[in-house]
Amino acid sequence: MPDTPTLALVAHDAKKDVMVEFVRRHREKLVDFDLVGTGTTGGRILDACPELKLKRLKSGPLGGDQQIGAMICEGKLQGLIFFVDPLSPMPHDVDVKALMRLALVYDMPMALNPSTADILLRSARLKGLKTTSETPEVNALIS
Ligand SMILES: O=C(CO)COP(=O)(O)O
Repeated sequence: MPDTPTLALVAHDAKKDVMVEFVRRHREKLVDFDLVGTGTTGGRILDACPELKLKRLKSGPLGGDQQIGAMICEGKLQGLIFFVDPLSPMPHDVDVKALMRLALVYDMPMALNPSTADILLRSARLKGLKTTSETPEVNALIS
């Protein structure tokens, strides 16, 4: 577990305003994290809260979701907040599913809506424990 936990923030277009509102509401807590975000989401967050330490990755449809998936399997992420749009078809739906699948494989704390993200940010789980998996072979890889 690194000294400063890393949290990934991602939002689909219809949920970007929701993400900005969420980040504004939690900005005092989020300064304690190293943040990564997909390109457009990250840009919106930094416009709203420039004091946050956020690294922008590629935009989701251009590989940003997969970059976050890679961080999960390399043990470089402690939590994922992903505000998914459940009402629109996505050209990169396979990437979205792949990211969620890896979050499940590695038992990554993952919040898909603001209500759960509020709970996640209050949780000691995000800060105190390293990620585990139900699969012993996966645990061996990330331990
Ligand atoms: O599409 C996304 C996640 O699947 C988010 O990507 P952007 O933040 O670049 O819009």
